[in-house]
Amino acid sequence: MSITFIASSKLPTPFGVFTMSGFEDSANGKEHVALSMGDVADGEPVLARAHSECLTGDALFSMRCDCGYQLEEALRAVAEAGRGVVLYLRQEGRGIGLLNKIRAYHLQDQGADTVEANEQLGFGADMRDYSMCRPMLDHLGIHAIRLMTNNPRKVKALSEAGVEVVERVSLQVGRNPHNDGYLNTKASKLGHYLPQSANGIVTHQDDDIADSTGEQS
Ligand SMILES: Nc1nc2c(ncn2[C@@H]2O[C@H](COP(=O)(O)OP(=O)(O)OP(=O)(O)O)[C@@H](O)[C@H]2O)c(=O)[nH]1
Ligand SMILES: [Zn+2]
Repeated sequence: MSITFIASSKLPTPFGVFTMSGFEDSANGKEHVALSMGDVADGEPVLARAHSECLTGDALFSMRCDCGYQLEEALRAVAEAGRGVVLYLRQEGRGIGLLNKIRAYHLQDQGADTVEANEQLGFGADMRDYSMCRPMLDHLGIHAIRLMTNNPRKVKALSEAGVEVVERVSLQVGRNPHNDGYLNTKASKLGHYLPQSANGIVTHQDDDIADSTGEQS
């Protein structure tokens, strides 16, 4: 993995003015972005989100997933704290790409769940790679984070990449009738920490790191 910092600029948003830093992965041409705010290089743990691209949720207002809601909440939380970072990672569709995600959605429209659809297309349930995060954070002077996520695999992947995750901060927003089944599948098949739904999904507890959610059982 070869990540190169390219340029930075201001990015005004409804939540506040972020610094946008652009990075290129020369191995595959992917362009990743970090939106940061405040003094993130002071050595204290930084409120952070590693957000995987979801064109449909992040830009097209899709209610099939929770991505857009999570992105908005993460940016708002960073702005309210006055300090933090959102890494926007270009690994659409859990790494299978936009067009394959649309193929997967087509299968889901016919009854498959999100994991089954990936598998029917010949992909793993989650093809993502988080190795770009460490060099992006290093560039910003960030070495310890409070990670906003419900995904235990993401915590593990970042930790294994050498990022110190001192706390997992729950990011449960945007549940609606269109994504209820999707969120239940994430909890039951992918291990996400999400609350019990009407379908009786059992949530999991992560004992390894501090957890700020409180509501998990
Ligand atoms: N293949 C596939 N990808 C999806 C689907 N729904 C959302 N995605 C992608 O999944 C990624 C987001 O992953 P999620 O599983 O929603 O959440 P997460 O990042 O694992 O966990 P959080 O940090 O809690 O958000 C984005 O890249 C989306 O484009 C789907 O049905 N199939
Ligand atoms: Zn999404």
